[in-house]
Amino acid sequence: MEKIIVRGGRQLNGTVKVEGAKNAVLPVIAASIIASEGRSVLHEVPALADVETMREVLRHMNADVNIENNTVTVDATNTLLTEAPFEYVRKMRASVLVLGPLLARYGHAKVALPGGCAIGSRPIDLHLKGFEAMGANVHVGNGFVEVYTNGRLQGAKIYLDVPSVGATENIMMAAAMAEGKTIIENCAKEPEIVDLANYLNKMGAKIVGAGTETIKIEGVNRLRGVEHTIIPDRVEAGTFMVAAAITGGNVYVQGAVTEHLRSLISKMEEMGVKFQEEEDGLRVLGPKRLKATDIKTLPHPGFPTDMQSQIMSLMLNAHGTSVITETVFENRFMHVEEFRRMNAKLKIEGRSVIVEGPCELQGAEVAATDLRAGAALILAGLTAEGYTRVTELKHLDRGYVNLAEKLAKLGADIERIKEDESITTENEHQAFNAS
Ligand SMILES: CC(=O)N[C@H]1[C@@H](OP(=O)(O)OP(=O)(O)OC[C@H]2O[C@@H](n3ccc(=O)[nH]c3=O)[C@H](O)[C@@H]2O)O[C@H](CO)[C@@H](O)[C@@H]1O
Ligand SMILES: C=C(OP(=O)(O)O)C(=O)O
Repeated sequence: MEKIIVRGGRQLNGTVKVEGAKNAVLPVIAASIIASEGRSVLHEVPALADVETMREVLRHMNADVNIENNTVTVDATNTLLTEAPFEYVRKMRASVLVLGPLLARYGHAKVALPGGCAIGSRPIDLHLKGFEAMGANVHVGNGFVEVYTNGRLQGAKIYLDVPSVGATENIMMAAAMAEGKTIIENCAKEPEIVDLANYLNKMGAKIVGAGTETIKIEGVNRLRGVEHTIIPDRVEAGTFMVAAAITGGNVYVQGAVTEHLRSLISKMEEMGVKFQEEEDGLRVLGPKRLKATDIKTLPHPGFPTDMQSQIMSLMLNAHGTSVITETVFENRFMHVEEFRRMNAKLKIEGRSVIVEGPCELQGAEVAATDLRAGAALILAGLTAEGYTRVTELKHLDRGYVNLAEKLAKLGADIERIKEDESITTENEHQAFNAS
């Protein structure tokens, strides 16, 4: 088992470059299987475990997927299998995003039901409601969901009860080749939705309104593979922004897109952090003294739930009482217990966490309960006294490429080791002292 060991107290300085967005690349790779002609060449693809899982899903279905450095080539011109088994969906819920493309191209898709995960129950009822509105039959049984249609999907007007990112993506992909016009109301407005729509439009789709609350799609007969560059990862960028702020550092986050990060920037400004927009990124200047603030997570352009645990690390270091309320997922506070192991003063009240800062954080052995929790524990470790050892790195690797190495380059005292390389804290001391 691997773990990341961080010793707090170092200020971060320098430049870090943001990778392509996980939450953009997964739907884009899934969408690439709609193309019955031509290959898709995708650039700025991050080397994440989730990308590898998506490749396995596509390969299982008989598509050719080639990864070279940060470029992924997908050739889906073979006849594809229309099933994704549990072994993939279990590893990564985003596997359900093949439902829309398969339904569009073959009129059939069968995918294992994803079930809940560490952050909530995460049903896919809205995805299925959308497919049904387009004339598909939905059958759920034996741990699978099967969607099929006799003939072509029909364009429809679909209202989403909540602006689900995945449902918007799945319905948009299915509607791209439906007969007639589909209108998705109260849809998600995340930048990753816009990236997917741009990719589909390059493939020949006719989609307008992505990034607003109503998307209109005029179905076309076929889509072809094209070249596309994935947008920068706003959550990875946000994680480095917090790393700079928490250590009172000066970090240039190259590739950070201000437009995608407005809510985070504005909340961090309230906490005393300064930002300078530069040519192709954002400079973050951490203050001497962080101030407490209140935050509520919301769908975009509100404060992103995927930054909730990282901003909680910042609150732990801020002066005063902060309240953070999670409204997107019902159970995304697993990291609170881990923070407590680090001497954090936190109280859960319903869907809110009350943080009494600044906390005198102490290094401890803590587990990454989900990928963002993993990042948040590392961030807290940057200011804790002594050594913080973060385990369960498989979660972290789903969404971050070389996080420890990148933080080390910025000056953090951090390394990733195999368990047997360091068994006791004493060994860790020696390892650090020798370096
Ligand atoms: C791969 C990817 O892009 N993952 C992101 C995506 O997940 P994902 O697409 O799964 O998240 P959704 O936007 O669908 O979920 C938002 C809320 O809607 C609920 N819901 C969703 C679908 C549905 O059919 N029924 C339903 O009730 C969910 O339980 C949740 O409470 O958006 C989330 C919210 O920004 C992010 O945290 C994830 O990082
Ligand atoms: C919750 C996340 O991802 P996923 O939807 O892939 O689980 C995330 O990226 O924080």
